[in-house]
Amino acid sequence: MNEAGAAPVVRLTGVSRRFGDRAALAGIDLDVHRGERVALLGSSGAGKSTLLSLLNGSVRPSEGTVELLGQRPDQLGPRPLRRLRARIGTVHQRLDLVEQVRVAHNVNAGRLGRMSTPTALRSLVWPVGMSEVRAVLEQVGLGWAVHERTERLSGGERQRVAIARLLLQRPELVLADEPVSSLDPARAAEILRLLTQVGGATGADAPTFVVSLHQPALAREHCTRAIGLREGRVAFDVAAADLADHHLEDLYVLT
Ligand SMILES: Nc1ncnc2c1ncn2[C@@H]1O[C@H](COP(=O)(O)OP(=O)(O)OP(=O)(O)O)[C@@H](O)[C@H]1O
Repeated sequence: MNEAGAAPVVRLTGVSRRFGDRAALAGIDLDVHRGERVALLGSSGAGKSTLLSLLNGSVRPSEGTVELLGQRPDQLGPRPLRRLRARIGTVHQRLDLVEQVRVAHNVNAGRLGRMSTPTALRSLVWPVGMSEVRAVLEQVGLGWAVHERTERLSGGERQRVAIARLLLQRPELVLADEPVSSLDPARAAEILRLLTQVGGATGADAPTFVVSLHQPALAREHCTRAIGLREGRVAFDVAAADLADHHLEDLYVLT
């Protein structure tokens, strides 16, 4: 039920998430459809990271239901949950790369979730399908780095390795938590351009993309929809092209 025009890729119904006494999110109803590129905006602590964690199944709601790619993560056993999560790709600010191994191994990790256990274990020693690993590294401008040790790369290059890993994973849902907050404007635009290419397809097969950002201009340029979060609630949900100053003023007022 997840072809184009069918079930949404993401459906949150009456979702709240508390940490102790603190409500990180409250009363969230949200559908995201295939091919949408959604920017999440909001000040620090507004709930963006918590929402992204709900969308990759790593955090469960305190109330309400979360459906991802037509399935409810809270109703899945460990193996089906692993299969579901293999269809969702997440880039965190901290990148989650293993620094001491060669770049090829980090990139290859993108598809371990789709492999049988013996193949996955074999490929930890020597990645299978090196031509695909090379191809995605070429795509992010790192064709030369396939055998480099990851720790020798610069911060920007490491970020591209994380994107190459995602390109190999070919997820249906791509989530990125402030992927460009520490980058200069030109590099930020380039990283967002690469991220929106993950999955490579257009039309019915286009991946769905949700990114938290602090730069409205990037949201307008790279996304189709902009959602503002304020104190754990949706403050606005508009077409990215309609994002206006008054939306942002409401979001970033200090309380
Ligand atoms: N694991 C946790 N334990 C306790 N409190 C948490 C946890 N995760 C988030 N929170 C709290 O939930 C609220 C929302 O945090 P969240 O990280 O989702 O915000 P954010 O919009 O991503 O902020 P930032 O832009 O600073 O990353 C904050 O008050 C935060 O302290």
